[in-house]
Formats: sequence, structure tokens, C-alpha cells
Amino acid sequence: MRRAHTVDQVRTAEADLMARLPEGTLMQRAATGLAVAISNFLGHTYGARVVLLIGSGDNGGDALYAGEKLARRGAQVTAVLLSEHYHQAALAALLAAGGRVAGSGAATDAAGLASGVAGEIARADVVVDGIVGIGGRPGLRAEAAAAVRVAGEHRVPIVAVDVPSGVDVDSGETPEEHVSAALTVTFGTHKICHLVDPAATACGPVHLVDIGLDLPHAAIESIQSADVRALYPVPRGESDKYSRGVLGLMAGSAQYPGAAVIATSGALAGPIGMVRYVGPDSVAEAVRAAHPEIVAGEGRVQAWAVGSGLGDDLDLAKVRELLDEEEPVLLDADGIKALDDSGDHDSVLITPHAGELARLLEVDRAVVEAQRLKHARLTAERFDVTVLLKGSTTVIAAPSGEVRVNTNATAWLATAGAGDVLAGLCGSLLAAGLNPLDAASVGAYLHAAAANLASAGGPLTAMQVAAKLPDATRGLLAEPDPAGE
Ligand SMILES: NC(=O)C1=CN([C@@H]2O[C@H](COP(=O)(O)OP(=O)(O)OC[C@H]3O[C@@H](n4cnc5c(N)ncnc54)[C@H](OP(=O)(O)O)[C@@H]3O)[C@@H](O)[C@H]2O)[C@@H](O)CC1
Ligand SMILES: Nc1ncnc2c1ncn2[C@@H]1O[C@H](COP(=O)(O)OP(=O)(O)O)[C@@H](O)[C@H]1O
Ligand SMILES: [K+]
Repeated sequence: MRRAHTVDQVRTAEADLMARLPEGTLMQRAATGLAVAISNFLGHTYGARVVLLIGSGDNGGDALYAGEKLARRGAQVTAVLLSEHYHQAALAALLAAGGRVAGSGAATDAAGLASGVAGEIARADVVVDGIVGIGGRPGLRAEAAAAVRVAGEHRVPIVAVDVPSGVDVDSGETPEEHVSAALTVTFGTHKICHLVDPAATACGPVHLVDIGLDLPHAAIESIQSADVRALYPVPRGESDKYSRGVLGLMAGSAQYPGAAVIATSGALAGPIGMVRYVGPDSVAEAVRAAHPEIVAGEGRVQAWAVGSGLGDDLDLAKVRELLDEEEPVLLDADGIKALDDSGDHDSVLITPHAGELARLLEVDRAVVEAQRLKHARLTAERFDVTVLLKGSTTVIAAPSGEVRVNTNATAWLATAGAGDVLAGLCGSLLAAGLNPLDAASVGAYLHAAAANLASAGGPLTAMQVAAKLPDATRGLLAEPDPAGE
């Protein structure tokens, strides 16, 4: 698992380690890793023009010490001091290595920057955001915002130190102006903003520098290929089609017959031995035409997937009966309407997109999109249900308080029917015996991996995603476990 910790957890671990190490060791570890990452990002160091945006805290200290190391290797490093306070020892080190401070005079330009600063930024090969790190409040002060805007106007890439300044580190929210980085270099562990959108998008790729922190149980995890390999229900020698799991699928309607076909494709490409389709005859015919393997009509199942494309055909009473049974149930799309907050739903998985979750919670869609983690968590708690909130980063929250996110999907996956594939696949994983949290995490990971194969950088259809699921699964199960993962 890739782990993300809260600011408090990081601060505690940092204090424990600092007490055992000579002063300044951690910052030097961070700055060394940062300097290497900036060099790799640039592809060269000698002669590179590097502008450091420096705030008042240790985040600025990291940037200044990294600037010192780059200057010693021949980079032209200029610091822009955005606050009256700054890490003095780090600035002295930069100056001693040949770095400079820009805009120290009183005159300002039209953008509100000290004169000369805008020109330095415009000519830079890279801007380093050392404005604020985990001690920052959301938003940027005027001068920092102006500097960031100049970099954007001149298409100068920004490498963020620890986090893109201005984002909300512990929630992944971006309520105010913030840096959008081409790369974020973080230390010790991932923070929540690295994994949860909209802030995760503002990070760009995230590079983790190990500084030796001893960390507690993570607030959030992101499942990796080795985890999927460990969890995937691979059939054994003695397995048969029933013991591998049978999924009951209640999906599709005269209005949306395709959803049943697509969800079945997702389910059959999962680990189960059989799909029982339950729905109108005309839809069952369409499903059978595409998938002669299915069995139409009710029978014994190990889990249900209900809702994709049901539209107005949703039989609320019937779905609520299923919720009272022992078998796990996945509720997608209109099926989610059957959920109420009175029962025990810890074997239920719901797979809403932001609009469907907003409808369940009776709030605006934009509010869910802006606060994805918060709304996934509160739904899990209020409805005692596991929630898989779809979108650019998928957030999965369990009633136990555990949260996982999936960040490996391509944006080409945002296409009609892709959610039906996911519902079928996650239903299949439930029927094969995974608990809702694992079924959702493995399903989201494989769905995204299949989408990446189907897309290869271009458009895709939902059926192509389903068609790539066996390849994605095969590739992943065959991968050797890298040491240390
Ligand atoms: N933890 C670790 O393991 C390690 C941590 N390390 C590094 O330390 C960083 C944390 O450093 P930190 O605690 O000094 O806080 P940091 O984020 O630099 O600055 C906070 C100050 O900025 C200000 N300020 C706040 N909001 C603002 C805003 N919106 N806009 C402008 N200013 C704002 C506010 O000051 P004030 O405004 O009150 O004067 C506040 O005090 C961490 O991210 C990592 O880079 C590594 O060196 C080694 C290992
Ligand atoms: N920007 C994005 N980047 C990556 N994946 C996305 C993005 N937007 C949506 N997705 C994924 O695409 C799928 C779309 O599902 P959904 O909205 O339910 O579509 P439908 O209802 O038409 O099947 C989900 O798996 C979701 O997580
Ligand atoms: K920063």
C-alpha cells in the first residue's frame, strides 16, 4: 500500500526522530532529495536557471538548502523572499554557494512583485515552490500568488516542495488559490493532498524522499499492484464454477439495455464462475446475445450487483429485501436510492459518482466534488456502508473509518458505461469472497489498469475497457513482487 499520513502524524514522527538526530539532519535529508529530484526533472544542472519562491517556514528552508546544492553544481539560483522572515542559515548557505536574492529593493511592478522578480521568473527553467508546506493555511498571499501567476503565464514549470502551496493538506481540498505543480517532491510519507483530488491533480507526479520517519497506521492508503496480487481470488485446483462465486446481476432496462450488457462484461472479466442475470426478458435477450455464458433468472448467488441502468425500473421493495439478506450487495446508479440510514449495511458497497452521492446526501454535486474525502467518509459513517466515490481519483471509505484511494486511472475513462464495467467487476470480486473495501479497491485498480491498456493515450469505450480486463489481470498476476513493496 502507498500510505498517506495527516499533518499531525507527520509532526509527531518528525519530533520523535529529531530528538534522536543532530539538529538540521532531517532538513538536509529533505533538501538533498529535493535537489536530486530537481536535477532529474531539468535533465541538467550546470547553467540551469532556478528561481526559489521562499516563505517563512521550514518549507522555504528546504528550498534554500536544495538551491545551495544546485548552485554548487553550477546552477544559477535566485531566491525570491516572500516574507520578512525566512530560514536564515539556509539563505546564508545559498549565498555562500553563489546564489542570489532577487528584488530586494522597495520598488514594485504592476503585478505587485519587487522589481526584477517577474523577469527572473519569466526567464527561469524551473520555479521551486518553497512558499509553504505542511504548516500552510489554504490560499496564497498576494505576492506569492502574483509570482505563481507569472510562472504560469511564461509556462515555467513549478516543482513544489512537499505540497503545492495553497492546497488544504489534510483534506485534498483547494478552496483558494494554489500552486499547480509539474512535480511535487515530498518527504517521509505521502500527505492526503497527494492522493485526493482536486489537490492531487495540483501536485502533478509525486516523488517521495525517504527521510527515515517512523510512522503510525496511515490515515489513507492507496492500493498498489502487489496488494492487488495478494488479494485477487485466483481459482485453485479444486475450484468449480460455484465455489469461484456466482454473481446475481440486476441491471439494465428497456430505457438502458446496454448497461446490463456492459456490466455483465465487467462481471465475467472478474474472478467469478457464473453470472445470473435478473431483469426484463428483452434485456436478458440482449445480454445473452452478447454473452451466451450467462444464466438468466434467479438462483443461488454469493453476491448481488444492482442498479446500473435500471432507471425507472428500480424495484425498491425487492432491492431492500436483498439488503436484508446475508449476501453482500453492490448498489450502483439508481440502485443507491434503496439505501437508508437505519440498517446494518456493512456488507454493502455503493459505487456513486459525485452526482449520485450528492443526491443521496441532498447536497449540490459541486460540494461533493470539492470535498470528496469528507463526503465519502461521512456517507460511510452515516449509512454504515462502504462507499466507492468515482471520479478522477476514486475515494473508497469503509464504515470502519478506513479510506483507500485509487489514482492510476486515465481521464479517457470518463466515458459512458465505464461505471457499469466497474460495478460488474466489483460485484464479481464481492461474489468471489472479498470484503467490500478490498473488492472496491481491487476493482478500481484493475478497472483503471484495463483502461490504461485500452486507451494507450487515446480514446476508449466502456466495452474496450471490459475487454482489456483479462489482460490487465493476467499482467498483474504475472508480475514479480519487487523487493520491498
Ligand atoms: N515534518 C517533517 O518531517 C519535515 C519537514 N520539513 C519541511 O518543513 C515543512 C514544514 O515547515 P513549517 O512547520 O515551518 O511550516 P511551513 O509550511 O514551511 O510554513 C508555515 C508558515 O508559513 C506561514 N503561512 C501559513 N500559511 C500561509 C499562506 N497561506 N501563505 C503564506 N504564508 C503562510 C505561517 O507563518 P506566519 O504567516 O504565521 O508568519 C506559518 O508559520 C514541511 O512542509 C517540509 O517542507 C523538512 O525540512 C524535514 C522533515
Ligand atoms: N477524470 C477522470 N480521470 C480518471 N477516471 C475518471 C475520470 N472521471 C471519471 N472517471 C472514472 O470513469 C468511470 C465513469 O463512471 P460513471 O460516471 O459511473 O459513468 P457511467 O455511469 O456512464 O458508467 C468511473 O470509474 C470513474 O472513476
Ligand atoms: K510548497
